[in-house]
Amino acid sequence: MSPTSPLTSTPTTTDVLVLGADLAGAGPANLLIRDGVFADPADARPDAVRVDAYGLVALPGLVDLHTHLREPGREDAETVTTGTAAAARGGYTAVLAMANTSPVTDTAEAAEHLLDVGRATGTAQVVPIGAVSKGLAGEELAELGLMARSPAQTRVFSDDGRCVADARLMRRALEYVRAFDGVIAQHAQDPRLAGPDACCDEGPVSGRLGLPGWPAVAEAGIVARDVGLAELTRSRLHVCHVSTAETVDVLRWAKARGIAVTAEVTPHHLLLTVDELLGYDPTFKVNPPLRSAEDVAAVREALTDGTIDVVATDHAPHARHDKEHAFVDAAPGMLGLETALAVVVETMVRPGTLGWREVATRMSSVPAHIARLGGQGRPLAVGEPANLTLVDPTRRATVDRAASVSLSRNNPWHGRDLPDPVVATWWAGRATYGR
Ligand SMILES: NC(=O)N[C@@H](CC(=O)O)C(=O)O
Ligand SMILES: [Zn+2]
Ligand SMILES: [Zn+2]
Repeated sequence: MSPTSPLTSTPTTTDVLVLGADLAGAGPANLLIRDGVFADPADARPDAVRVDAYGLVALPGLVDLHTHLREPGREDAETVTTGTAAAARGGYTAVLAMANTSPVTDTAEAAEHLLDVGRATGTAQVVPIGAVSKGLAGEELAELGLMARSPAQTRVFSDDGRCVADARLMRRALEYVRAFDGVIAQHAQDPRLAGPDACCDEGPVSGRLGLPGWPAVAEAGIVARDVGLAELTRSRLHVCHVSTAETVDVLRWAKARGIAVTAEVTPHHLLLTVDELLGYDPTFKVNPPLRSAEDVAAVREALTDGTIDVVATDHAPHARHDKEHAFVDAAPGMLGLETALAVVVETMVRPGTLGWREVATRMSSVPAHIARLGGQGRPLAVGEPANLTLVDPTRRATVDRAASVSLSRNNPWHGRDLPDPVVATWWAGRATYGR
């Protein structure tokens, strides 16, 4: 950053004038950050801190629909402080925090508590996701209405980590959240077809490695059922971490029918395949598992044509002692916040499949809209909250897991040459990351 690093030298009351950045593919312009919002650059005071952004791209602050923060309960793996630092490092200004903490976010008090911790210690907006069922047990609905009416204003509900397997409970959850325009985010995994041991895409590799198989139909079957329930209830369904070509086919059919379904893909499912498992390294154990090259091609195509709406990280930090086991016994999940944009640039932008405007929609405005989150994912325009990510489209680096600001080290990109796009992040006008 030149001439001055805004992170180290700028009190929030000072004007920051960002010069010459390409506004999400719309061409170069100046941006003025004042009092937390964008103001007219022509009004910049002479003492404004000037940031030379010629050659850089300006994106609206990224919004992650799917983050695991591990606070409360597993602060040895991640905290709100470290998880939101990773978010800011990755260009994010908001994260939706999954409910599978300890205790589970299944009450209004728990959601409000997390909201308060986020406000006190976060360097990005922390938006609590509410559990669908009490204790994620899949039996009784959690306090959906109370969470929605609480200061957390919960709109996204998920038992992520577990599937809402009971069709009747899923139907009731969809019916319930319709009243306040909520959405049920489903972790699609039929537990009768892919149980707790399932850890490898079911196919030639699972047979060769002797690992319990996780068949594609265990995902696509639940999604087929759930889009039917969304149609029946005229309510909103969101499908977490789509990993298979079969699921893409179901989503395409459901969208053509006008069903209110949205879907996400993770960076790892956009780039990595089941072949990563050949070394039995538990870093590559994740749920749903890494799939075939054909599945990777299908989810990329679906993200391009809008069948998959957004990229979400499923940032899932795990302490070393939960990962350092035989593959079948290790905890599933991998880090994602710091490297998500890098992987999207590598897989979608560099090949020319997505432009910066589409990156802004798929990683900022659409996720904010799915979560009904005001003040995030907004255009880079005068009067809007100054949520901004500056991106260098050409820079590359070798990922080093030791350099992460996350508390955990389960980084599947360690040692890999990838784009290193994020230069600086501002959340509501406050510099939250800069290099
Ligand atoms: N993705 C994972 O492998 N793990 C997630 C849970 C989940 O997203 O299902 C976690 O909480 O660790
Ligand atoms: Zn999940
Ligand atoms: Zn998850």
